[in-house]
Amino acid sequence: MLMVENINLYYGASHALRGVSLKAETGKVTCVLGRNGVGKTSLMRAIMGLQTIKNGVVQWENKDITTLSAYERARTGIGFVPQGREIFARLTVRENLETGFAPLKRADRTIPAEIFDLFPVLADMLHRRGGDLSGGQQQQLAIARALVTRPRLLILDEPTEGIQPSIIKDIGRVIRLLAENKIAAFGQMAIVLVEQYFDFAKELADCYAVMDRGEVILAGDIANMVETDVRKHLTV
Ligand SMILES: Nc1ncnc2c1ncn2[C@@H]1O[C@H](COP(=O)(O)OP(=O)(O)OP(=O)(O)O)[C@@H](O)[C@H]1O
Repeated sequence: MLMVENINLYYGASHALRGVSLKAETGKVTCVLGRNGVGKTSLMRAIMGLQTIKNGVVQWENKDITTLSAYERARTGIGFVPQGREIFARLTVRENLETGFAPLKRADRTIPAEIFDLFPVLADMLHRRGGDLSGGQQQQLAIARALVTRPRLLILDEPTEGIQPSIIKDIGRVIRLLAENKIAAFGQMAIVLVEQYFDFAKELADCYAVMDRGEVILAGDIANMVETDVRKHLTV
């Protein structure tokens, strides 16, 4: 279980996260919703250790990881799919996947074959450069690269942004398969998914948290969610 407790984050004088708490359980998809600029990416980067927080606690599998570097957090089993994908344009698809080896022990440095079952297009394009892939293919590569690290917590920051509907569907299917522990190469995972699109989130998520102006203002199980309340905080 991931437990974020009472995080505050500043960019200079700007208070971007205001006492934010979030829980994400193993075997479940927890969706973080909210408009542009409310702090979703800041929260994900704070969880991953890519952004310094002023105070608060990040706890993962009952350990306080607040002071660990991003690299050390990756070694505790946290995989990150950043907003904008951050694919290395000049490296091949295989080389991009191999960048996921960094936090692994030498013996574990293999690309699980199941990755190509989940994303067959990556097998076809293994020797092509990352920069030659379409946006949707790059997104699949970014997810695959995070999976190479065999995460037990997978954080995805807006994986559907700017992607065509057929690939959005594929990505949704993969997220569900991972959450339900249906892929042999990977164990049970907790998944945190940042989304702006309510319908995609609703279909996939078990739990949700809605952010507005640096705060989590609604959270709970999807089953008990009041859709109109949530939508109020998403429409511009
Ligand atoms: N590096 C930074 N320096 C200064 N301000 C920043 C920085 N990164 C983000 N911000 C500001 O912090 C606030 C939260 O941004 P953040 O990117 O976390 O929001 P978001 O909900 O992820 O938005 P989006 O959906 O556009 O990614 C915004 O007002 C943004 O302008």
